[in-house]
Amino acid sequence: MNPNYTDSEGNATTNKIESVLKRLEEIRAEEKQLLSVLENLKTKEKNKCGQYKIKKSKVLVIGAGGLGSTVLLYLCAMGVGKIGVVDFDSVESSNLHRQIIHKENTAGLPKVESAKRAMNELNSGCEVETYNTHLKSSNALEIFEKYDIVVDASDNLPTRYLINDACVITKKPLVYGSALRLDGQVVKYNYKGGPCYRCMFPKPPPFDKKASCSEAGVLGVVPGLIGCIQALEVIKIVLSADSPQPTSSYMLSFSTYGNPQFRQFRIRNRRPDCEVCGESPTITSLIDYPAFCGADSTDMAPVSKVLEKSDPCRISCMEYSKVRKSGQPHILLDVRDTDQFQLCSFRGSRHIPLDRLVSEGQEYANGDNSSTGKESQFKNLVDDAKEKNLPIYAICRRGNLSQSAVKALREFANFEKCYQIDGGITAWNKTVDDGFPFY
Ligand SMILES: Nc1ncnc2c1ncn2[C@@H]1O[C@H](COP(=O)(O)OP(=O)(O)OP(=O)(O)O)[C@@H](O)[C@H]1O
Ligand SMILES: [Zn+2]
Repeated sequence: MNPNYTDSEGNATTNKIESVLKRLEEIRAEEKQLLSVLENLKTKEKNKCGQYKIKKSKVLVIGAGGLGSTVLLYLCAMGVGKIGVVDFDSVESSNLHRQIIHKENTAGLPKVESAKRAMNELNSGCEVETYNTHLKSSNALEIFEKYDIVVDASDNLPTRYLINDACVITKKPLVYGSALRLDGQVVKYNYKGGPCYRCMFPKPPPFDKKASCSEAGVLGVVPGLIGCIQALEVIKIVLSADSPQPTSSYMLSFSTYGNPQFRQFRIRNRRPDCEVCGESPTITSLIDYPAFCGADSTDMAPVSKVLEKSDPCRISCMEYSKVRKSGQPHILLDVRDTDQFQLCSFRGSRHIPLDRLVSEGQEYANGDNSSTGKESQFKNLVDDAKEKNLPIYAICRRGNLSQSAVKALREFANFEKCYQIDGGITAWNKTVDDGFPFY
């Protein structure tokens, strides 16, 4: 620039040009700053947008059975960015009435693979990571670390305590669900200062065969409903990540024949002396959960201990079908609960729910028939069988309760001509008559 140029009034132009150029540079810097502020604002807005939060979320679902099927389908359909699925089991066609993520053509596949196929077809934008394995103390923490929220869609106590403790240790909220027979529940545990599962149930109840899904059964649509609510709670957690701590925690309970069908109960606050989430926890790493619960982590666990496998009274469905075909007179004793018996039963079978059989059996053994005031069905059964010299064949859903029925007949009435049909109506459906209604 030539400093000798002047404008019409004789002022030096060089200085003017330089100052204009300087201002231009300042304006450019300001513009850059403003653009970056704008960009930040846009990102903040985007982060506030629900769908974006859902897309960024990572959810782990334990169990791809009845509850897991609906949870997985809805979370995937709603656009959760990453979903982990843990299950060690394979698809059986008898699962399909309630495990709706699986199909006839995926029977035999690992459940996690079958679930992944369905999820990929539904929303290819959702990343699905599968764990075809038993969730155990040795692998849980490593898996949990990769996710923001954990869903318990399992079906047994050791797994439920394991999931709870792993959530407390890794600081993940837990959306718990359970469905049995005609009822179900959903609770958020370890969420924003609320209680954990152990705060509610510090010690596991004694194993109850009747309270296991495989024995008690579940009406297909119930886990569907409960799974939907679990998915909803997951989405609520994702969307309200920045909201303040809730003042109380609740359990949502569903009962098919309830009035009302849905109820909400306030549950206790975090227990200061809770062994895992309390003020001085004694459980700071994962423990041996099957030992803690006295059951292994399948919901069939300690069953075969009622009668030895080699006990001659245990017969297969095929053997019992020969008895039926031969026309041999006998009594078929169905010991399932009444609601299950009403769903389907063998024509001519005699129904005494196991609870009643055992309590009346005890009275029979004690020579006391007065406490209930009712006619003793146990006594009638034994009298009929003895009088007409008829063997008794006991049946239930999976072959668990019927073992206890045989034990009761032996112990309380010294009745030895009784048999237990292994695998119950589930095995009957699979091995003898697939037209027999199954639930
Ligand atoms: N510790 C565990 N690790 C991995 N998967 C588990 C664990 N515990 C339970 N599950 C899975 O959780 C699911 C529970 O679902 P659900 O009870 O509907 O299925 P199910 O066991 O096939 O049913 P049923 O007992 O009537 O045959 C099952 O698929 C089971 O394999
Ligand atoms: Zn606790």
